[in-house]
Amino acid sequence: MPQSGFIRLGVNIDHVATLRNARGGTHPDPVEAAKVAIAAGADGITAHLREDRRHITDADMERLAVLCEDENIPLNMELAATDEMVSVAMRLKPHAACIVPERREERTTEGGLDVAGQHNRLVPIIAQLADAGCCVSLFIEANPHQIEAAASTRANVVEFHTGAYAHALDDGDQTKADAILEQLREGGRLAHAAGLEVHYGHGLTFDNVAPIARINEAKELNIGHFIIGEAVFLGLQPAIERMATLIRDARAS
Ligand SMILES: CC(=O)[C@@H](O)[C@H](O)COP(=O)(O)O
Ligand SMILES: NCC(=O)COP(=O)(O)O
Repeated sequence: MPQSGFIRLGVNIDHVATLRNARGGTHPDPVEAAKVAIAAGADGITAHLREDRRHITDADMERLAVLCEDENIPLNMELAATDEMVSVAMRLKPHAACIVPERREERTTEGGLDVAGQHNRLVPIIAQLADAGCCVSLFIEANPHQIEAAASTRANVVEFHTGAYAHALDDGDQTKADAILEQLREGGRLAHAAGLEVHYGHGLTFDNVAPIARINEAKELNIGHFIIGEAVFLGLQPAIERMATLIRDARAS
């Protein structure tokens, strides 16, 4: 059955900064990439200011905040729940603040935030960001305990980590991918029923995005690494346009 409702594409430009930082200097500039993404029809820009600044820097985040304000497009700032990161978010006041788990030695964001286990620590941070006017999002696994814990905070959104689904498909394990997809669907239903807006992201590609885009409760997908990689072959604007078309077509099918 075709899914009703528009679904937003947030383009994560972190890995433009990874490429820039490989040589130092200013090229390629993630803020220029954000401008191309906006021109290509991105519905939002996502950027993760990591504690180790391995890709996006404080100066990038400041310039992205100015650009998104000028272009009237939502900026989704991903951040660890640390005093330092919260103070950056409080100063820049992005449209959305997405709290993610971070381990310094990890290659990428390997799992969801443990909202249930860190509830007492996270509640005041979420409240602080919400009081500053940010739409607060929690990047979690599609696990009923985590959803219940997220719903008992002032968070507005949960973004479900789709990395395990993407990895299962990469490994050719369709049975495992189907099982994880079902958890992601059930998570969407539970979170929506609990009053949370539902987003998905991590590891999404041209080949694996359609089943996620078809999830009825999905309101936004955040996609970065694959789009930036594919931009090497197609160009950034065509890569974003193709992803947007695949999402729209999946939604309509
Ligand atoms: C939370 C998340 O999934 C994003 O942060 C994204 O993956 C880009 O950042 P990293 O690749 O540094 O994790
Ligand atoms: N929150 C997920 C995100 O912003 C992009 O993740 P990825 O596509 O870079 O894996």
